[in-house]
Amino acid sequence: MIDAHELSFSVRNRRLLSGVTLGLKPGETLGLVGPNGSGKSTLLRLLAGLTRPEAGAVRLDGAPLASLPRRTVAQRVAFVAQAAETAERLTGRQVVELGRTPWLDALAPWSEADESIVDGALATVEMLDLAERQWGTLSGGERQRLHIARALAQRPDILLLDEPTNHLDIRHQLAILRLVAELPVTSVIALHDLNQARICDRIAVLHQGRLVALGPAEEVLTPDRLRAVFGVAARELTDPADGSRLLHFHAIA
Ligand SMILES: Nc1ncnc2c1ncn2[C@@H]1O[C@H](COP(=O)(O)OP(=O)(O)OP(=O)(O)O)[C@@H](O)[C@H]1O
Repeated sequence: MIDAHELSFSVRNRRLLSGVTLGLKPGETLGLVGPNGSGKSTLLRLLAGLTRPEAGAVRLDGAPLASLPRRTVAQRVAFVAQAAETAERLTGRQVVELGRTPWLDALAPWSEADESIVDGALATVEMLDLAERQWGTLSGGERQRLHIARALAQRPDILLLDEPTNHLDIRHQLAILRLVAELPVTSVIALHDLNQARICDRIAVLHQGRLVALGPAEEVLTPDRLRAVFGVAARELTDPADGSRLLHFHAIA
């Protein structure tokens, strides 16, 4: 399993993350929340092995990520970036096929099994019908769903998603969150919608580059903490239809 041990990271003498220690539980969905600039993307990029920590380590089953072959990491960890760029000349399906790259080599060329994994990933995000379209002709939400399909096609056991509901209409937002929560993989998902984050098994709160809370939503997303971290007043309401809790926010005057 993946864990962060005392991670710190700076850019040009500016500390973006300080001493973050975070262990993931197999199969859990961890929601990563925090104000703009609190370090969510920075932490996800470190967990994905795309940047190296200045101090501390990300470990996969106890081995520092930096000590593992890139291909091994790519077979286990998939990352859906916030504003991922993709070559314009590809079709939607070709973008998803890229997810199979870590599994292919001269001894294991493209096969029907890869084809059916790609079909399955496209079906999961409801993009089979648009799969042959050129990337440049697809909407922001359609591209986002294809990026998620590419990560699924990678068949990782750890899935890292940076605001994956960006660009999605409300139905697809709920569908993607439900999908991630139900996938039999360990996921870390950066989210801005704190009510949507309640679907996660645990919530990690980042504030000014530090991990300030970690636990179930009802313990972590309290009005006092939301005031301290986000600078807003929050009230908890109960949906009379099903008794579920939700947060209602107000600006602090
Ligand atoms: N290469 C860089 N050079 C300088 N500052 C950077 C660099 N990368 C990130 N930062 C800064 O680090 C801080 C943390 O950025 P990060 O993207 O991790 O935050 P975030 O929590 O994901 O924010 P958001 O919610 O806005 O997406 C921000 O203040 C950002 O401006």
